Amino acid sequence: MPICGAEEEQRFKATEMTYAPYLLALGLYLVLSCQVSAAEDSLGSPFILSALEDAKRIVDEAYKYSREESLSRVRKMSASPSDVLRLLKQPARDTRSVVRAADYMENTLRLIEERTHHLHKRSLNATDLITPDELSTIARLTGCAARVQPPSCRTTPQVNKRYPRRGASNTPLSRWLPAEYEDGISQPMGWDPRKPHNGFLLPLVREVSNEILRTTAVDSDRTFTYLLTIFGQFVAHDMTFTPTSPSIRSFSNGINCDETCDQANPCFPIKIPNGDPRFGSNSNTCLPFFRSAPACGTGNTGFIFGASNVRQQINGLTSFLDMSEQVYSSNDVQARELRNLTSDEEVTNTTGLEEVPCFVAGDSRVDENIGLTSLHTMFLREHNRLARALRQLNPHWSDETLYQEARKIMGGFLQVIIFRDYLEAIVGPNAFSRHLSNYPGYDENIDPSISNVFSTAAFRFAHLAIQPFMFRLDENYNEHPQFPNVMLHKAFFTPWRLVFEGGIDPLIRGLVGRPSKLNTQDHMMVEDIRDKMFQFTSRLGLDLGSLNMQRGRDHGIPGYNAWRRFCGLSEPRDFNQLAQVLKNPSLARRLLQMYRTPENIDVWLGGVSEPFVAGGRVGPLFSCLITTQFQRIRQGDRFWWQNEGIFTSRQRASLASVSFARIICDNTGIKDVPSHPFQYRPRGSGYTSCNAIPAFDLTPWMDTDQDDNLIDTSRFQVQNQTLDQEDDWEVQNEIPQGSSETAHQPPTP
Ligand code: HEM
Ligand SMILES: [Ca+2]
Repeated sequence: MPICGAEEEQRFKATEMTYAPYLLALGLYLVLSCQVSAAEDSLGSPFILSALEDAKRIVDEAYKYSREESLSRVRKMSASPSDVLRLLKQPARDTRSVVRAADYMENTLRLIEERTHHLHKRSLNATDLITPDELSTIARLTGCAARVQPPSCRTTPQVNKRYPRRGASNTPLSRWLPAEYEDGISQPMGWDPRKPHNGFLLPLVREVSNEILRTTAVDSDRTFTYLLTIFGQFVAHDMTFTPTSPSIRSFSNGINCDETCDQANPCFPIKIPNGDPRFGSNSNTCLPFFRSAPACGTGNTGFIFGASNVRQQINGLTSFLDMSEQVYSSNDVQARELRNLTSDEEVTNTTGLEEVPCFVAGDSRVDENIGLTSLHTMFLREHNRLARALRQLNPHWSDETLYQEARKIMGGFLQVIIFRDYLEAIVGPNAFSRHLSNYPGYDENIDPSISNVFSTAAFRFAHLAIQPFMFRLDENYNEHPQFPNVMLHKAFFTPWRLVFEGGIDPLIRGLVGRPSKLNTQDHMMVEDIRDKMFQFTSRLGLDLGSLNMQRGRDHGIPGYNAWRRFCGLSEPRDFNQLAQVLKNPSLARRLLQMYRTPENIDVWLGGVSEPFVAGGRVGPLFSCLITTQFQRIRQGDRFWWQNEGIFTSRQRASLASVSFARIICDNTGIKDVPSHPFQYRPRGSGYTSCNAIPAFDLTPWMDTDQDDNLIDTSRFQVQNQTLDQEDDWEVQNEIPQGSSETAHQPPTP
């Protein structure tokens, strides 16, 4: 069917289906691969075509090798932490086609360059040697052209005609400041360890992590619950997903990134400093690191597609707050799968061991930790609850209409909760009241796409608010006697804990009944993620702090002071000024011992080192960057819940009073909750009985046929079909609610 390029349109678009259940299934994990569809008719010269063919073969073989290698390790139960990270950052479906097209393009140009260099015995850029026509042939045959040309929007109304792809999935992350690469085009800062920047060498990221982030003690937040942190992760997963290439080995020399300290794209290993507290003096060790995939046609010398061609990274998600990923998926095929999956489609178990398949949602990271999986499950149930309630109100509605209306309400819920309850606690009341409290209306000139610095640095602030446990509580909000708190490193990718250890209720109680970790300058990142991330066996775990900084360098993100300047903040130049900004001379001294100049401080680290703004949970720099991003995704979203013509005024009034507490009550067996679940209060100070929390008022969605009670959703739909043949009430593979707290023996993870 024709899709208007911008997957963003998924939100209210009907899809062609043989049947269209309006309920969602929490389905089973399926591994699919997509083929890039390249037109095979070409006019290009034989030289270029042969480079293209060879590039495709190299890329396809590398993908195949990587896939077989990964699967075999998973089957042998010997997946390493870096295998897990790679799976987490694997592109799927459409995103995979985009990444593959970019890999084809990059390798074709690399081969042309190598081969012409061989002929001419001097260095030439591939793009200087080929004509614009040949370049467009390559772009077309690799599938890259389709990714940069504007989509043809015949079917979907209301598209931003000027910038139809802005905010859509599988488009590049935007830049608020120009990228800074070591070679000006694509090499990360620190690629050449002997090259000075602003007069000084960059420290190893792991060294910085050891010196600044390391802590064994944890301060707890007195004001905010752990929900603030894990809901933040849930929100992040609606906004940004930066894929790596599926290949685990370098295209140019076949080096396997897992097994080497050598640098060759996409391998950019994290070097371990001498005397590392974990690795000792074995300085030949590295933590594997895979560079994020380049966007089509970027990161090559010369000019392609008429623009300067610095390496950019891809956002696989819609930037809008639309629950696109957590519940629905912004991919057409997957959205359909999520609606159709039944327990018949079980994954084949070839290991002979008892297995619990992973849960699948729109976002591939749903299983990353069991607190997050619980939130996914709860919101998915809310969709189903709404769809059922709407059907009671409007028995004549088709499945399609029920699904679309429930989905639209869910998007409204998310937007209201983020702007009413969440953001102020993060950016502080000052920035919030100045920039985020009043809705200024839709503006098609505002670019709503996610910026690289937001995804790579600013919104990773909450990695320092992660507790070393996932809390699990009983009906009285005491530690669960049967299923006690779990160490975080034993709560990664363990969906079986939800199935066999009491369902989601103990975990949701843990989120609303226990505090977040407080990020303080003395106690920054817990060891579960700084040393043991994704560690399942005795193999060494990963370091999320190092990953964040290495990722920033991989993406060419400018340093700390450049961003302070961007935000109109002071730029500390020396020790005294830095000590003043950080309000902490000891931290300033330790930072400068490594970086020598504040200019070079990795922006994620600089940001999380700042003391909080009043009433917030980030410093001034991240308050500015996070505020700016949320402003843009609200103002540049023509489906924003407050925008005219999206909901009726009665519907808007209903949405404005949505209660997070009530969503918990409606979708779990929990009987009493804090009425403001982000605010930490011990239970002794009085939680509210679910009976006392008003239900969400759905009456404005009653289709009375006589007034303008409802917005006509058909104008958001490509086709309005009557698809009521199948009355699919039962949701498959759901975790039973509340009463499911029965013990089973978990399989060995
Ligand atoms: C147990 C909790 C969490 C774990 C284990 C975790 C782990 C990770 C990992 C492994 C990455 C990819 C690192 C890389 O290679 O670049 C990542 C990225 C990220 N994380 Fe977290 N995270 C957690 C919680 C959070 C929270 C609470 C937030 C925000 C409130 C957050 C925001 C982000 C963002 C924005 C990214 C970049 C996503 C992308 O564009 O791909 N994370 N996280
Ligand atoms: Ca989204």
